Amino acid sequence: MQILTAARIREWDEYTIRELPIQSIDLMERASAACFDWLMENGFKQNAFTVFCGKGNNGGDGLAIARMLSQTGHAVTVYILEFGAKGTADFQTNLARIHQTDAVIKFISTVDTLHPIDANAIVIDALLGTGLNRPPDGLTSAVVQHINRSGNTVIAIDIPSGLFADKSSKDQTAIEATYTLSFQCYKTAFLVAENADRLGAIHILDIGLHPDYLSTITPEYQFIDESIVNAILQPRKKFAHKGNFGHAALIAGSVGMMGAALLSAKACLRSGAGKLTCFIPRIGYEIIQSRVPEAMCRIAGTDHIGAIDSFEGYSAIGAGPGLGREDEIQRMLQSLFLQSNATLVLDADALNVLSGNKALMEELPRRTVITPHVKELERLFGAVSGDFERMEMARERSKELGITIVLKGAYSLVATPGGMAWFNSTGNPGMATGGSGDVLTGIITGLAAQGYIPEQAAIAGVFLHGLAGDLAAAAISEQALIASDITAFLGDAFLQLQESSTGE
Ligand SMILES: NC(=O)C1=CN([C@@H]2O[C@H](COP(=O)(O)OP(=O)(O)OC[C@H]3O[C@@H](n4cnc5c(N)ncnc54)[C@H](OP(=O)(O)O)[C@@H]3O)[C@@H](O)[C@H]2O)[C@@H](O)CC1
Ligand SMILES: Nc1ncnc2c1ncn2[C@@H]1O[C@H](COP(=O)(O)OP(=O)(O)O)[C@@H](O)[C@H]1O
Ligand SMILES: [K+]
Repeated sequence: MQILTAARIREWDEYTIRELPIQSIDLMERASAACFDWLMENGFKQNAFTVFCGKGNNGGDGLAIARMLSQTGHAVTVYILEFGAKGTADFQTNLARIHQTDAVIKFISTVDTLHPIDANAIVIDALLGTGLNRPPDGLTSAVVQHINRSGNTVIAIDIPSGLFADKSSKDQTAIEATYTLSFQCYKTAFLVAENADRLGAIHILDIGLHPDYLSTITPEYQFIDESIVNAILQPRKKFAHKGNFGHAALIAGSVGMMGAALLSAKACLRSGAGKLTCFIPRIGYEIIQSRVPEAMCRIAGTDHIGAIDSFEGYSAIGAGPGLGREDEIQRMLQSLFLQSNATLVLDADALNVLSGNKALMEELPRRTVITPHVKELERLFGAVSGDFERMEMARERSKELGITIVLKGAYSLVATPGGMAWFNSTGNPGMATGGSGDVLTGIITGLAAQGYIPEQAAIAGVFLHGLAGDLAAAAISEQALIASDITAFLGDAFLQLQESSTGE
């Protein structure tokens, strides 16, 4: 599944019209028929409809859908928002066509012409689509609010009217949809928390845009899916031995926070690392030795991690879960950056220590993966005004520092030094529970230890973490899910990936 900007979608539309070839009015008919079919197949066969149309092509879609509904016996009222413009050619064609049906057509030219919406009608929102070029105001904004206040089921065509497809729409009026039926691909606006209340359930409808267009572009954002992860992960060879899968180290835990170390350690081992050494304070020794017998232990410090003599011999080192923020930890991180040539995975307190010492940030080795959640990212790099600016910040800093940044969230974003940004497609709200991030640190460290380069370990890591979380939620519910369940289902996640690659 693609994630494209409004400009790219316009290009794809034009490419299809030119190369397929197809008339633009016929493409609109296809898009509208896909929406009509979805309505008929998803429980709206018996309903009356109120369709709100603008005068762009989104409004043209609305008129064509209204015609199809009217021709199949549905009671249809169409409201056309008058905002001066004459309307696009395809809008005009569809306006002429709908006059041949029984649909009732009304124009909204002032706030006084807004009538209550029939309580039983399904509202189709075709006011504004990806052509939005300014926040809705005046009459447009009043119509949007009128629809939102109605309490009716609202089905947005392509995108809820008033939302920009690829930049922030925070604090502007926009339709709060129950469903969004969008054409062909995801828009970045669908992946940010700030739009969550406006999108409803998203369904992407195939309208047959020309697939060859995709090979002519490098999209700004991509989804991480099974095929991408399968292309990264290598099968184990028959005569492999533990030395082939690297030696991971974890620097984690402090008094009262040994659980974080435990969660990371188990996840690291379950991700396939050949060997694992845990650097832990003395108070955690028995806990790790008895709960993770597969791991070796090195004691550093008493209640929290102190100095570590040598970082030699590890292919990947994860640091941060439950670490604490004492001065010794800052010094330990400094020597880690200077002395180790392993891939580093930094999370939680390792990031908080970095935030408090910007000079240390300059010493970050390029083979580093950092895994901040939104707050940790802002502590590291400064405050932002919203989700889009935050994603841009992750991309910019990744390029600037030459490191991989995993910005954690419902759709975690992996920004890589080459300028690519990947959205994860797995995971669920059941994973919003203490310790999920520690599990992710373990997984990425375990993959990096096996020789996957930082960005591969991060991309495969977030996908496996979310997939294991999805399998756990399916088995025991989102509510009951706790972080250690994610690790417990990692094996099933690997198996599901393998099955998808062999087509079993
Ligand atoms: N993807 C595809 O291949 C296909 C896409 N299709 C459909 O086309 C849609 C895009 O159509 P579109 O480009 O005509 O733009 P659309 O959003 O209808 O109208 C925007 C117009 O309204 C105006 N306007 C802007 N902001 C405003 C505001 N705040 N308040 C008031 N007015 C505002 C602005 O005009 P302006 O006022 O600036 O002159 C602009 O021209 C797309 O979402 C999908 O539904 C399908 O039909 C076929 C296949
Ligand atoms: N609603 C959600 N949908 C999908 N994944 C989620 C959701 N909430 C949290 N997660 C995932 O769970 C992890 C939480 O990490 P973090 O915030 O560091 O938690 P903790 O500090 O408790 O370990 C991240 O990998 C994040 O992507
Ligand atoms: K719309």
